[in-house]
Amino acid sequence: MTRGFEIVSSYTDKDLRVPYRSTQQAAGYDFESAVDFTVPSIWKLNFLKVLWAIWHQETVSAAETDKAKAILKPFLIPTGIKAYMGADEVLILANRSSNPLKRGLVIPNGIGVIDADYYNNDSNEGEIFMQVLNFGLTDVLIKKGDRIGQGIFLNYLTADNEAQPRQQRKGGFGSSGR
Ligand SMILES: O=c1ccn([C@H]2C[C@H](O)[C@@H](COP(=O)(O)OP(=O)(O)OP(=O)(O)O)O2)c(=O)[nH]1
Ligand SMILES: [Mg+2]
Repeated sequence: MTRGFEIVSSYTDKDLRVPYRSTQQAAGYDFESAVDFTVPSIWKLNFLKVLWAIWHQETVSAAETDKAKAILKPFLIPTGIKAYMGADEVLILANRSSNPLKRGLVIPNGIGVIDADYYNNDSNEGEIFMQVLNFGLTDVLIKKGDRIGQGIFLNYLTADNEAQPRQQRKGGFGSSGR
């Protein structure tokens, strides 16, 4: 067992495809969405109203601001996939270059870093999610099975005399603290 992908247990009967390379020299393993998913466009009326108010230095209600913030928040597309790899390896989750062009979808964190110790963690079994924001004018419907991103396995290096990491990974998305 060197490195590879597995289906997260809650998805075993969902007929998912494990990530695959589409051409002979493709570096990235294409990830599919595990579910039908709508990524709302950020250009919603309440978001625009808040922008307008900020621009005109008008006061905005906290409720209105919260609604706008919810739309600007990245969305997590479930993949139903976990990845195992060597202790000195990492899986980089990158966008497909066609996503911004065709769907207005960007990965706000630039790339996703999937750590080797994320695999089988206690909180979500290591399920990989793709973080997206939709800058397009209209909502984007992702269908189960649509290719949404690509994962690239790499080796990483460590620094001399580093302090030994003390924490065990318990989850993702901020689980290690601030
Ligand atoms: O696009 C992503 C990015 C990360 N992760 C998962 C795998 C990764 O191992 C974990 C933590 O990611 P990262 O270290 O980049 O985020 P953090 O904000 O530092 O969270 P943590 O405190 O859990 O390390 O979240 C994903 O599923 N998709
Ligand atoms: Mg981290």
